[in-house]
Amino acid sequence: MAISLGSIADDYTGASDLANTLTKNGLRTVQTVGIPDPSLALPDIDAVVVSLKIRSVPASEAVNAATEAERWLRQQGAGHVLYKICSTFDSTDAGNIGPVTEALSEAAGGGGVLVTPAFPETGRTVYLGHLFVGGQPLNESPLKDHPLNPMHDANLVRVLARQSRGAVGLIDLAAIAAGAAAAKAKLDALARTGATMAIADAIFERDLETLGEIALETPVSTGASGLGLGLARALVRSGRISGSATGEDVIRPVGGLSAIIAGSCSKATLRQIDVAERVMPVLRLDPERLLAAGPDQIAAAISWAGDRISAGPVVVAASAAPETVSRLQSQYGREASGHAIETATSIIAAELVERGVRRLVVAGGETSGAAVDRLAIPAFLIGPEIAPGVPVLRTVGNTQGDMLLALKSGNFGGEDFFAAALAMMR
Ligand SMILES: Nc1ncnc2c1ncn2[C@@H]1O[C@H](COP(=O)(O)OP(=O)(O)O)[C@@H](O)[C@H]1O
Ligand SMILES: O=C(O)[C@@H](O)C(=O)COP(=O)(O)O
Repeated sequence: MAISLGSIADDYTGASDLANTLTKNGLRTVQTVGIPDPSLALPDIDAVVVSLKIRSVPASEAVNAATEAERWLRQQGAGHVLYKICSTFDSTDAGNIGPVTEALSEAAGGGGVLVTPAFPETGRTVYLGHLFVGGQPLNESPLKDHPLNPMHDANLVRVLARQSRGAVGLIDLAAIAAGAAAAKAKLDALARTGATMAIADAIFERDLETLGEIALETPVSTGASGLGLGLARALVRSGRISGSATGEDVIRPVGGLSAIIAGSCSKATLRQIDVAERVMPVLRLDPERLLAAGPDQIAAAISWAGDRISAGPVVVAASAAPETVSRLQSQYGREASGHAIETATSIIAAELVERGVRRLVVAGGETSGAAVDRLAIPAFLIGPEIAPGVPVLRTVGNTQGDMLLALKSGNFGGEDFFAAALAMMR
C-alpha cells in the first residue's frame, strides 16, 4: 500500500472530520487510532489520517508523538503530511500548533509551512490573519469559554507567534486571489526572511483549492478540513488518484443497542442535549459529585443507562454551561476536572459497550479520544456524512465486533444531531 496523502490529527473528532472531507473529495481514506499495529489489515487506500490525542498535552509530548507518526506516514509513501488542527485554532501560548508544525517541518528538511484553520463549510474563515467563527471574531465566539483552551485573540499571526520559536508571516487574500504561483512566491519570500510558518487567509473553497495546490509542493502543511479539501482536490486534479471514494457500504447494519455520551460543553452540544431530551432519556451527570465521589457516580450512571437502554437510545452527559464549568475548574483545576470527567465518561461508554451497545455517538474531542482509547478501537472506515464534519465511522479490527460510531466535534451538528446520527446507524 502506498498512500498519496498522510495526515496527523491532534484529536479524534478532528481526525474523523478530516477523513470525512477527504472521502467526500474522492480519496479512499482510513482513520487509524495512533500508529496501527503492523498486523492490522488495511484496505487499498489513498490517504491515512492518524488520530492522536495531543491537542492539550505538554508540547514536548505532542512533538514526540507527531514526529513518530510522520515517520510512519512517510514509510507508507506519503509525499505530503497535513497536520490537522482545530478549525477554531484550539491551542494555548505553550502550543501545540507551533511546536508540532515546526518539528514536522524540520523532520522534512525545513522550508516555510502554510497554516490555515479555514473551513468555510462550518463558518470558519480567515481574513488578514483573523479567524472568524460564523459571524464573530474568534475571541467573541463561544470559543472564548472553551473549558480547556479558551481563545482570547482572533489574530492568528500573533497567536501562532506566541507559541513558536520562529517568526510567523501572513499570506493575505490578495496574494491568494492572484493565483497559486503568486501565493507560493509569497510563502517562499517569507521563508527567506526567516518565517517558519505563514498563516494563509481563506474565505471560499476556491481559496482553499489554491492553497491545496501550493501545499502539495511542500512536504508539510497545517490546517483544518478546509485545507484537506484543497489538498484532496489538488491530488485528484493532478491525476495521481482516481477520485472515486464512496462511503455508502460502510454503514451496513451492525444491530445491537445504541447510546450517546457527551462531554463537550460547547454551545452546540448543550443545545443538542436539550433537544434530544424531548425524544430519549437523558442523564445529566453531576460533575461536582463525580469529582468528589467518582466510582459511585459512575456506577449509578451505568445502572441508570442499563435499566433503559434495551428500550431505545439514552444520553449520558457531563456537559454543563460555562458558569458551572468555571466553578468546578476553580475548585478542582482545569486539567484535573477535565481529565476526571473524561475518565468517567469513557468508563461509562466502555461499560455500555459491554452491555451490548454497538452504535455509539460521542460528543466532544477530548471526550471521544478518551472513549475510543478505552474501547481500544484500532481504526475506522469512513461512511456518509451526518452533518458537516461528522461522518458515520465503522470500526476496523475491533475485538467486540463491528461497531458504528460518530465522533462529534463539540461545535458541529444541527440541534437534532443525535437523533439524525442514530437514524443513519442501524
Ligand atoms: N461539567 C463540566 N465541568 C467541567 N469540565 C467538563 C464538564 N463536562 C465536561 N468537561 C470537560 O470539558 C472538556 C470538553 O472538551 P471536549 O471533549 O474536547 O469538547 P469540545 O469538542 O467541545 O472541545 C473535556 O475535558 C471534558 O471532560
Ligand atoms: O476542525 C474542527 O473544527 C474539528 O475537526 C475539531 O477539531 C473540533 O475539535 P473538538 O470540538 O474538540 O472536537
